[in-house]
Amino acid sequence: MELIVARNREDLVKARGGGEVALVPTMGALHEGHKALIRQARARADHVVVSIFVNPLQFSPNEDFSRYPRTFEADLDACRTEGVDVVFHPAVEDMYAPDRQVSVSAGQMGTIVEGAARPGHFDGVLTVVLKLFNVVQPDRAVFGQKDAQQLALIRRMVADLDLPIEILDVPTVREPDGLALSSRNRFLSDDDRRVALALSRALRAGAAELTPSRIRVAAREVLDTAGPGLDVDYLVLADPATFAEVDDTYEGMAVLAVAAKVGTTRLIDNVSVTLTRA
Ligand SMILES: Nc1ncnc2c1ncn2[C@@H]1O[C@H](COP(=O)(O)OP(=O)(O)OP(=O)(O)O)[C@@H](O)[C@H]1O
Ligand SMILES: CC(C)(CO)[C@@H](O)C(=O)[O-]
Ligand code: BAL
Repeated sequence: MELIVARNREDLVKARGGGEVALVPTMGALHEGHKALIRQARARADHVVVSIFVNPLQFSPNEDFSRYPRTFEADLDACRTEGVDVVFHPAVEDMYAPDRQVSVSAGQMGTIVEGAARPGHFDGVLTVVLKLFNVVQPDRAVFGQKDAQQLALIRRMVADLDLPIEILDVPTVREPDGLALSSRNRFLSDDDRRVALALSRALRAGAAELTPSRIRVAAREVLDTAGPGLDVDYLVLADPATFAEVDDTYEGMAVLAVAAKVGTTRLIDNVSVTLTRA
């Protein structure tokens, strides 16, 4: 089947096809992480729709919206190779009417951790994801664990707004040396890239410990000794469903999440840890 490119909602509705549909929302500049999401989508549905849309609503004015990588032709090749059925690639004006008023609020959970560093970011993410859900009407949608708070908020939105969509998640795909794949990695110089490895190293050091306080100390030590060039935004050990910081009595799965600026590029990463009380 030939890949169909739909540039507005009318084209998308025509192209969507019957059977079960899985949606993979992306901002393009596709890499192996995105391909892992697409493969999961293909395994779980008859038709796969990949959206490629750099969403202005989730960037604040001082962020990197204009320099965000846009590699549409290469993205189409990747989608063809991966057997995607439809690429939805709307223009900003097709997604957002100039007089629009209504949007989704991510609530208190959207204001902590990554949301504290990027005010309004998660409102913008949930608004575009809900719109994509409404246009595509998928049975399932696939997201990466790399954006762990985003994933938790999307699950929250699906529950709170009774959306009839199953959310699937995929583990973070990494370079052999541990760096999580990200579209923004292309902005790292060789020196930046070496410094950036401190993120995954810190998470591994933390995950090797057993208690919340030791996990935080071990991870922080790696970040503190990474040298100049690493500007840590946050390191948190949080409940993966709420992103509230866990205390020493917490048991079960937690997420150790980090965000840092390396040179001019801001990166995030996380790992899961299981906490049991001694
Ligand atoms: N390394 C990865 N492994 C698995 N999934 C990933 C990875 N990187 C991104 N994703 C997922 O791909 C989807 C689209 O993400 P996005 O297009 O923002 O890519 P990205 O590489 O995270 O870009 P950036 O972090 O630079 O914005 C999200 O669900 C995200 O969690
Ligand atoms: C989910 C998403 C495509 C919404 O713009 C974006 O936040 C992303 O790429 O993770
Ligand atoms: N993957 C999250 C998209 C963003 O950084 O805006």
